[in-house]
Amino acid sequence: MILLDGKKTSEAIQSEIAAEVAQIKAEGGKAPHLAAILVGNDGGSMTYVNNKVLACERVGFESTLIHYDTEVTEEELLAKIKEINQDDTVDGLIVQLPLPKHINANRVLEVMDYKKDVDGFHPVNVGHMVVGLPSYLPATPYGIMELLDRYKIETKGKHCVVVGRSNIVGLPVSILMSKCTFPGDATVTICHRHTVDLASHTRQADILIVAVGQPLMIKADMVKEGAVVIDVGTTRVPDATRERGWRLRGDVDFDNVASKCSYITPVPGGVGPLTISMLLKNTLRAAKKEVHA
Ligand SMILES: Nc1nc2c(c(=O)[nH]1)N[C@@H](CN(C=O)c1ccc(C(=O)N[C@@H](CCC(=O)O)C(=O)O)cc1)CN2
Ligand SMILES: [Mg+2]
Repeated sequence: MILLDGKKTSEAIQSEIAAEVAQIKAEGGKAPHLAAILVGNDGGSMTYVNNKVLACERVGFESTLIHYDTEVTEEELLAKIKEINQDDTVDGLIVQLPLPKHINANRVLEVMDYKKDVDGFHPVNVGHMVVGLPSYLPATPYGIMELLDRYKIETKGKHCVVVGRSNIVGLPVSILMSKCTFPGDATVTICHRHTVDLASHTRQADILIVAVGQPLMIKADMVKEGAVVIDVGTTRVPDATRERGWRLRGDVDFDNVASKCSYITPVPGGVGPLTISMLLKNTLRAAKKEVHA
């Protein structure tokens, strides 16, 4: 069994980005600039956004964090997004998800200038991804593809089973895995809450990607011997033995599943860290106008 080391891979990607930024600056260019909007005080979201800002500093990007109370109105949020759309000093913009219930997330994503949508959630970028036009790929699926690529894991003709159909992970990764790219060219099955006999599907997977947010739901008897297992779940579960009172749990019962796998991602230290590095990569591509002219 080989552990897919997301932390190490993420550090390598960030070093590559930092070197490119240093080169841009040395040639008199300006640093890529990411703006991040956070609404509310959810512990996980605050950690992720703070880590994004710190990662920007590490690779030499500019960053701007805009933090609103949970009560911010949709109008106020949309007005800020429109202001950033017009701000030529900002290359990339993200709105941390999830948003409070009173805000329509689809409206928020649609108002964003798709050329600055470095999360790849705007319908224009999603559409471009589906038909193979230049687009920003959502950071987590992009990170999964990068891991498969860097570990040279064969995907062509393999059966890839994706559990979860969210717009952030399950849906885009299933599209990317089915396309005629490397990694890709897989036969893809998408499973979700209405799938009958989930285990009968997961057991057929050469590559199993799980992104549902249900701690430890994938047990050893649901995984084929020799499978590649990618665990996207990062749920905080109460744990009195930890100083902070919780620990992270993936969707996969790692302790019992790992010995059956050819490759597996740990939680933490698997897909999560790559999410941040691929966001940086998209921001660099935005600054270089590599995706949309
Ligand atoms: N606007 C967005 N919102 C959300 C996205 C996104 O890509 N864009 N993805 C997730 C959350 N997310 C980034 O935003 C994210 C999740 C997990 C990690 C990560 O590094 N996890 C670590 C553990 C970190 C911890 O201790 O909590 C790991 O798995 O090792 C980074 C980013 C939903 N929202
Ligand atoms: Mg909502």
